[in-house]
Amino acid sequence: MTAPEVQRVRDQRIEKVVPLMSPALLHHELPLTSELHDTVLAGRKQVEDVLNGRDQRLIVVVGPCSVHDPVAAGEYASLLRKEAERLSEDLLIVMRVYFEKPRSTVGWKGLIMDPGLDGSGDVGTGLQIARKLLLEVVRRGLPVAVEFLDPITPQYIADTVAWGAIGARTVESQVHRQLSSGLSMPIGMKNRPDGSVSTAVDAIQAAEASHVFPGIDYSGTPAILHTTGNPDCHLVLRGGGGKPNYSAEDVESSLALLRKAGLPERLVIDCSHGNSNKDHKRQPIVAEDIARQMESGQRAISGVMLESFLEPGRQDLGGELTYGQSVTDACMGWDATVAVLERLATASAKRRAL
Ligand SMILES: O=C[C@H](O)[C@H](O)COP(=O)(O)O
Ligand SMILES: C=C(OP(=O)(O)O)C(=O)O
Repeated sequence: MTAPEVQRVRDQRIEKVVPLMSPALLHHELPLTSELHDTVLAGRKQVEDVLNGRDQRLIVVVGPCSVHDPVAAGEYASLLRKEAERLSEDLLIVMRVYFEKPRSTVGWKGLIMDPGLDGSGDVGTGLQIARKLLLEVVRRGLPVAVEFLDPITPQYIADTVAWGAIGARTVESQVHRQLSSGLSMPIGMKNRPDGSVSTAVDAIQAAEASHVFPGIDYSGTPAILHTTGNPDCHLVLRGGGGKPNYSAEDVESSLALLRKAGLPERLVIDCSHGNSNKDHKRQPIVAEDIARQMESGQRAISGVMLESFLEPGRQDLGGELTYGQSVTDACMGWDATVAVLERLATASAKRRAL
């Protein structure tokens, strides 16, 4: 094809192409030192041990719906670190450090995609800020949780992560199931936004298998990735279709689906999203129900997810921002979070003693 012809067929809706550093270069700038490497591995091992019943504690994935201000997220991490230590006999606390937001239609897509919070989309800077904060959280000794949304970004940050999620909006996607089959940490598969749990069970089965698919390698070069399959994927109940799904009956029916599929009977329950109708004040009510199920001997509940930040509620981007308050879904404030963590720790201790 001649140059003018190419110009008429190729990239007709690409406005601008901006080079992006390779994962290797970002890792060179912001390395995971051997000490941090050991912390990540220890975190992953503890999560795996809880999921596989070798550790009787409860995993609690807790933190902001999204990170938009690394300073506030760092302050949150230092408070959470103290709680993680204080409650470590009963809870394995993992911090939500979520940089990628899946949107129902449009909206801010998280700090990696848009660190300027203004649609300017400086992904390179977003990845730098994200990796720096992830290393800081690991340095504090907290295992890190993220949602994996974009199939390219894991090469830049996944080495810091102890627990990953595939969200409700992407759990049916083959791309995300393949990605999960090659990720190095346990992955929680959320039920679909319409409430379908069987889709997440299918995702667990798909990610358990090995796959071959195109991606990028550590150097940023396009590559064919051959995965081994991920044996540590599990279900996350987040409610949906206008209904919660955290009750004892919902847990039993979800476990029946896992049993039917020949999968381990274990799950995590998200107190937020469809389970709270996105009302942060409802998260403690959901957590209380889960605590009671645990105290009645329900051992299949391996973990709980909470959306929490320094300040309660949420705010819209655009104006003057309140420090420490979510710009995506409403979060519990810090005091309410501590009360819920204490309640879950009591339930975990009681369940262990049964
Ligand atoms: O967790 C955050 C939100 O629930 C998710 O990103 C979807 O948000 P939206 O429905 O407001 O787009
Ligand atoms: C987007 C999230 O959840 P879900 O996929 O359940 O909506 C989240 O946990 O941030």
